[in-house]
Amino acid sequence: MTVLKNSSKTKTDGLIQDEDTKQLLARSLRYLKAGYPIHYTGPTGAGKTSLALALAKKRRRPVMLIHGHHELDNKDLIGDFTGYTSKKIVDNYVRSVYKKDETVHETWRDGRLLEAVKHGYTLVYDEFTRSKPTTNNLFLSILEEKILPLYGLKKTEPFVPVHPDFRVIFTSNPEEYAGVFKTQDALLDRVISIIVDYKDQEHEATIAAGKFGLEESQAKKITTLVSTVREECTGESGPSLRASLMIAKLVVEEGIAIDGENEEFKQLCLDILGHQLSRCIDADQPMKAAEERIEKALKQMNVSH
Ligand SMILES: Nc1ncnc2c1ncn2[C@@H]1O[C@H](COP(=O)(O)OP(=O)(O)OP(=O)(O)O)[C@@H](O)[C@H]1O
Repeated sequence: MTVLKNSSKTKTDGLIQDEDTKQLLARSLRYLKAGYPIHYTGPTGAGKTSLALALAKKRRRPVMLIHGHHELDNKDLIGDFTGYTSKKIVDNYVRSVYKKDETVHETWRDGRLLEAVKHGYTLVYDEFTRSKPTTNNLFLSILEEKILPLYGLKKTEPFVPVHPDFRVIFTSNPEEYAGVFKTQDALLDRVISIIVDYKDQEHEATIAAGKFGLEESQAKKITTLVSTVREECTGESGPSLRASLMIAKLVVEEGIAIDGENEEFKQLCLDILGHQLSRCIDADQPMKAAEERIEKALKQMNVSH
């Protein structure tokens, strides 16, 4: 049987903070207060977005979230004319007089960045290196000149001043990840970049235990297994904390015993870890090799516990 903590309620959201995480958040908040943007960078599933959102929440200002992608452009960030509204007044009260007054207005919609800049929100720009560097050039003016330029958008004013309470928190994956653009040095030079890497098995176990109400020793069996599998990877990063959390959630919900000999548990681990491992190992038959390596790790699990 899966062992649950007696007193703990199953948590499904919220950041579980160990001492390092608390200190990282406290430092980051001080840097933000001093006016410096924060940039969390690291492998997928290391917890960057969760940290960024927790940090943003600490500022007690409205939070705006933007996800970077290669099609994001100035219209998404600054805004766009969305169409026309027209007003027509026809006055034929006196039969011999016919008056017509027609006005047409273009309708403008503020983009997310413009809204955040104008009102002093905290902007979380998640995976910003998935947007084209030319799109991100806007941030150079925001961070250096404290203005948001409105070029190319038929607006009468050339720029909007940045509200003094506006702050940005960026997150990104390293440059070797697929779909990531190289960031201009000028932008990196203006932010405080902090590497957020995978945590050790104990910390990952604390998170999995806290989130799903598992006994910490049980959660550690899962995070140790995932980290053993991760070590098999060359090049591409392998299963992350996300995989451990998926396994933890399912064993709790389905009442599956965390045991390397248990067929249900084995199948769950093969399903969750198999494909990801097959993508990051060098083998003629990657899926078969991945399954063999996971089965080996499952056997080791019982030897070491
Ligand atoms: N300290 C934590 N407490 C609770 N859950 C966490 C913690 N850190 C990460 N998680 C969980 O782990 C998963 C991955 O975290 P997150 O999305 O923040 O990673 P990421 O580094 O932004 O990943 P990606 O690069 O793929 O966007 C999420 O389900 C998140 O809720």
